Amino acid sequence: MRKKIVAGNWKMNKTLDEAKALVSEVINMVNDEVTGDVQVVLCPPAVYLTTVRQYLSGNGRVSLGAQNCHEKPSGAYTGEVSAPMLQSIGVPYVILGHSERRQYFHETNAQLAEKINQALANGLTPIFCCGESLEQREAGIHQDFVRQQLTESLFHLSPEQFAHIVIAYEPIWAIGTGLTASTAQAQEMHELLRRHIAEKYGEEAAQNTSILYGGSCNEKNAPELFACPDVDGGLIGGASLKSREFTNIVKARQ
Ligand SMILES: O=C(CO)COP(=O)(O)O
Repeated sequence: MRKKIVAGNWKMNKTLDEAKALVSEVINMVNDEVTGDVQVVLCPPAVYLTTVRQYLSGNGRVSLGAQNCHEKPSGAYTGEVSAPMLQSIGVPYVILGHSERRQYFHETNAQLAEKINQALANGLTPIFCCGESLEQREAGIHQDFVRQQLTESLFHLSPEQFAHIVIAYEPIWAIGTGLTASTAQAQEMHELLRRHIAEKYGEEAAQNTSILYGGSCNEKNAPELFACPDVDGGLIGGASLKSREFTNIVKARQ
């Protein structure tokens, strides 16, 4: 079933004390101020997942996500975190294919297909990121590029598996730049993504897939972005590091 989701991707930010302060502030504000049926997902650095989980325990509205997992279940991969590890500490969501992982760690669509399989096999809900660069948009190939990301990383899944996927459209040129996609640009791409899903898995599956927008989303632009019919929520970077602003974004989606 299509859910409203606002996820905060903390990326590589916060010390332990800062992380504790942020999660407790977000929980208090969300509990006090959010009444709608939006699912909040906090995605702290892996080293804080267990601590943040303790703060969230028993809170149905605020859930937990990792920022990545390895495509293998275990082995000699120094520094990596596996999907079974995430499952074993009670993490329900995992961001996969973020453009920063693709850029700095050279993750490919084929590798991401394996990560998706690994996440699903361990009961995790992937938040699969896609999105084009400015050069690709200016060259007019952004739609083909994003379709290829879906095709090569997700469309091998069975309909039953695909039902567990959340998608985040994050145009690279909008991430951390202060340049947000216009509502027209966001809606166009979200509608396109839903059409691709419909072609592959049918209209019902497309209507049931949550598609989030990410890229310089903040408390000012969130209301208009979330008003787009095919935008189901947001994947928030910088603005998720500030409890007041993040909660305001959540309230814009409830
Ligand atoms: O990359 C993002 C979320 O995953 C978006 O980052 P910003 O909100 O900082 O642009």
